[in-house]
Amino acid sequence: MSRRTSRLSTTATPALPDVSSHETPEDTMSLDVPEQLLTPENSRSETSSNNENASTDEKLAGRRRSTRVVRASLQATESLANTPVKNVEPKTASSQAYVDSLAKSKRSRSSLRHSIAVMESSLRNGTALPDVDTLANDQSMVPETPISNSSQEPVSDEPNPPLSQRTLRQRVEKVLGKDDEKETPKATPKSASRGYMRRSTRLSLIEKASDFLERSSSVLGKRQRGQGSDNKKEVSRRASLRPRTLAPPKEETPATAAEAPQPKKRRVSESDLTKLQKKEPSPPQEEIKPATPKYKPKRWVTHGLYTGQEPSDSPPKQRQSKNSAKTGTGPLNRRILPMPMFAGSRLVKNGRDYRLPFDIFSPLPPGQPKPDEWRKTNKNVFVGDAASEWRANKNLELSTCMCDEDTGCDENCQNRYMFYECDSGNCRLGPECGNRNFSELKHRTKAGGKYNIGVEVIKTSDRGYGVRSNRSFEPNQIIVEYTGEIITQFECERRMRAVYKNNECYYLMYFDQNMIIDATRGSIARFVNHSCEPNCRMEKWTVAGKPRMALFAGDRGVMTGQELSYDYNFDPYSNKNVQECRCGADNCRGILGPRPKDKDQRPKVVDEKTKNAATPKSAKNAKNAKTAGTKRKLSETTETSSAPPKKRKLLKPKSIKSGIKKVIKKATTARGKTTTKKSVTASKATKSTSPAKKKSVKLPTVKPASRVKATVKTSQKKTEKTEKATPKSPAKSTSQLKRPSAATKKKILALADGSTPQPAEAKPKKDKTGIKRGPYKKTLLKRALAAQNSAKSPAKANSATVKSPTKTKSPAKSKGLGSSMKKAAKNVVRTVKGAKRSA
Ligand SMILES: C[S@@+](CC[C@H](N)C(=O)[O-])C[C@H]1O[C@@H](n2cnc3c(N)ncnc32)[C@H](O)[C@@H]1O
Repeated sequence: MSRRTSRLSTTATPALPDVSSHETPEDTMSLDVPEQLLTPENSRSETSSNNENASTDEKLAGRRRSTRVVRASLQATESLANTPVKNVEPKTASSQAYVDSLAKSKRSRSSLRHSIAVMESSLRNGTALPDVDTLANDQSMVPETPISNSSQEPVSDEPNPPLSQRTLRQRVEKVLGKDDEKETPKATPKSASRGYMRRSTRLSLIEKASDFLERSSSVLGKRQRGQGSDNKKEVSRRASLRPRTLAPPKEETPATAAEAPQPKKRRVSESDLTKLQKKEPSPPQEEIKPATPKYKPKRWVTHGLYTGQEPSDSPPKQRQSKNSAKTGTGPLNRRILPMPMFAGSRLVKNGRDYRLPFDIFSPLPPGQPKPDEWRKTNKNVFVGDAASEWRANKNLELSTCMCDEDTGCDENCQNRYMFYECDSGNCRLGPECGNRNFSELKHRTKAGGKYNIGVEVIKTSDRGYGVRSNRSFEPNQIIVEYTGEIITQFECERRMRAVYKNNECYYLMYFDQNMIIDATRGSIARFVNHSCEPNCRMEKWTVAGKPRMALFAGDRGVMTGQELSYDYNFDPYSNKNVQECRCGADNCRGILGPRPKDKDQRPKVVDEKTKNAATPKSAKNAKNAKTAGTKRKLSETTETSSAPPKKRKLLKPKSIKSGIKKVIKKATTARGKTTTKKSVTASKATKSTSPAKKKSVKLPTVKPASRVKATVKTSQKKTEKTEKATPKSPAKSTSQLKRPSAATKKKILALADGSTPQPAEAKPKKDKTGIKRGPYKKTLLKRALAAQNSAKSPAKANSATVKSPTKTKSPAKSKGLGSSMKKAAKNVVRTVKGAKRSA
């Protein structure tokens, strides 16, 4: 785009004789009117102007006016304003005439404006003004706006006023302004009346236009209309009517810009502003703009003083959903704002224990050694024949819980009791179910992170590696699953012989159906050490029909940072394999497992086990004991022999006592009762002796049953034999009960009298348990029974075939039995005596 200079020459105009007479050609005023550069904005202004011309909207017509203001102001210069008006006047005069002619040609206001534009261009270019007819023809080019249509009115044909020192535009505006003058008292009556009519019409047009303009959003338009409608002076000041000469050039050279006074700022409409902003992405604004501070996204700490110990006044509940909501697993569960300040008073009053987070109070020392030969797997993997064997022997165990939503699957849940995990298949409860430990563990593991996983390996000072908690665990909450390779016993033995023969630690645990979990390649649970006072327990559960083992928190729960432990409870089988226990508990047994051949310690251990077995919870422990013991047993026994470990029977001393008591009680109460009842009692008594076998106590047996050797010996082999024999005894003892012979009867009577001493009475021997064993074959019970029989029905008693014991002794002398036994025997004797007397 080139800058064009329009030269306004006043020399060669024939219609300006005065000017030529006054001024020489040298004096010719030549003004370099720098035209506006055709910037995109300007070009748009042109375009929009054209468009506006094409538009039929009155608003646009009004806006067009403002566009033209721009154009006019851009085309003027200050120098032009300073030019003596006289010089221009001749030309202006001709223009004036032209204007008048135009006015006469009854053109509308818009056509007049068009004509002005044409004149202006002709002035600039120095060309002759077109004829009015030509202009009239040009009018065809002017779009018919409402204004132009409504302006087709006769124009005043008043004589040309004398030329004044006004610009062409001012002159034109004067013509227009005259139209605006509604009430001009100076007007002649005729012209006034005409003008009034005309003016009034035009005025209405202008008013209409101004109304439209008032509605327009342009600030400039509003201002102008507001002023223009008031009086003529104001109208003359309107920007649209300002002489172009006064309008500053839009673009100037830097020098000109510096010298020239600050051009009056153009009023800019909002739309223009947005355009400008789009065009010029003002860099200084960006510089000034203060840098917005970048806030780091808030990160919630997942562990702290009270991690996993959300405050609650309610007692701990079994329901998993409630517990999990209470304990929370991090920031996600914190849906409410923290408690208000005064809520702390409750804490002060009630107090609450806490522990420092594990990584603060007990951080792992730097350079913590890591277990080398640990291949990790978090799933059970069947190896070799294990899978097929397991499938073949698989029992389809089905269990459906009957819990309802109110209770959830709490500790009374049938599935829970049987160590069956609830799922959608066997439990109709959804999230309310509290018996989905393994599924909870799965979610935790999936979430990841130290807190969710909850455990980590540590190196202990004297027990190799161990495991500690990274968080607190609720009582009975699942902690970690014990996983590894599931192998058959055969495979286990092979490994023990070939692979692990030099190992110090074995990670073998009895699992299910004679399968073994070998956690040499397994989960972190394999590092959990033994303790005689453990805080966890190992449990076997059936999950979706498959057995799985996991470590659960004990009844006291687990605090953050504690080392996890459970009772291995194994039987070493051999003294060689006994390991020293370094658990440090007050009640430490001293070895890993029960002390062998320790009379004081052993029953104690047995007592603990049986005590635990009495309650459902301890039933779990009993189960643990089995699994844990098997694990240890495997690891220990296979060191010495490759033979499969033998199952050790747990002895139940409690049952012995109760069995004896039962018998005695029945025997005592049997006084005066029928024979049938007695015989039943006898049979029961015989039966009841079977549990006592486990106590390694030889209990008296009824002769008919004596065919069956119901003796219990301390050695395991004999116990097994007895086990085989025992089932037959009760049936036989009842059905083959014979009546005592006459001789026996005699002896019993004599015994009852206490007169006849028993011949060749041998001294009772003490057995290993310390109980004196009588050399008799017939027990006290049998004798008592026989005595009772004879007392009740002597005839029958006589015919009874109760075999007399080869070696008998007075019941009173049988010191080895308990006092209750003695009493019972005495009672029996008394009964017999009484019966005899009455007879
Ligand atoms: C299954 S591993 C336990 C992890 C083992 N500490 C490690 O470093 O891999 C069992 C072995 O740990 C040791 N152990 C576990 N508990 C123990 C305790 N209370 N006292 C002494 N040694 C123990 C014994 O050597 C035992 O054979």
